[in-house]
Amino acid sequence: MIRVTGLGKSFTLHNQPGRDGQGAVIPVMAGGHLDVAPGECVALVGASGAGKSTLMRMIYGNYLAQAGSIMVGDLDVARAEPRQIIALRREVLGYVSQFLRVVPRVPTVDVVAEPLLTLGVDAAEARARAEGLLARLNIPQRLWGLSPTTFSGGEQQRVNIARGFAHDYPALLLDEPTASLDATNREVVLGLIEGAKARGAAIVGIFHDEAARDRVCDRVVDVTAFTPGLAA
Ligand SMILES: Nc1ncnc2c1ncn2[C@@H]1O[C@H](COP(=O)(O)OP(=O)(O)OP(=O)(O)O)[C@@H](O)[C@H]1O
Repeated sequence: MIRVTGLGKSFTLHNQPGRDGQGAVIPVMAGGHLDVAPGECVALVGASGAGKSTLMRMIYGNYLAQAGSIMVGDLDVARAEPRQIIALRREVLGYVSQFLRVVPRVPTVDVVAEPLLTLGVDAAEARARAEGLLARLNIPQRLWGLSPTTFSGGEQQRVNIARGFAHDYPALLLDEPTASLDATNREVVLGLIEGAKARGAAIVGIFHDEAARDRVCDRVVDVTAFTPGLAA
């Protein structure tokens, strides 16, 4: 479902001079590869700065690749047009980032239902699904009609997770999905991940929570192998 081959990436820092007087060029990835089958969860590991987040952002199409291909379903994200990436994110590839970014004043239940509404799901059905996820993630009902902007860190993370699991995406990227959660909610999130795997989602995640990683991930991929200057 997700197949990355020969991936290369460098950043050019335009405000910091390099050797040739142009921007400094920082190579961060060479020969990156990854294969994730439907129903499989793969954890990205490696030292801080090795490139885990960079690889996730490249798969999501936020960072442009300089070399290689990133197949998600039948789309090569490395060569796709913006409109194809937007369609991919709507239908195929979900992303639960560490932090919730929302338009102010939109009620929580609408934030969670939005990915379904965008797909054309009936409003009542989308709302019911959103409410079910919020309840499962222990967000008190009195908060559903409020914007999540004033919620606690853990509440915002759970709203983010509810939104990320609202649609049954065939592929999912998870960035530290259990980071600021208590034991009860951590368990709920692990259950959601297991459920997504059981219905055939291909998942790539960054988990600093090793017990969570061991429980839900089938394999780990050490991105240090793709880090220029660090690879063995
Ligand atoms: N937008 C950017 N511009 C320049 N350099 C960047 C940018 N994003 C990441 N980098 C560099 O790429 C390298 C990999 O960073 P990345 O955030 O992917 O590491 P990571 O493995 O996710 O680290 P951590 O575990 O600390 O989050 C780092 O050296 C970082 O400085």
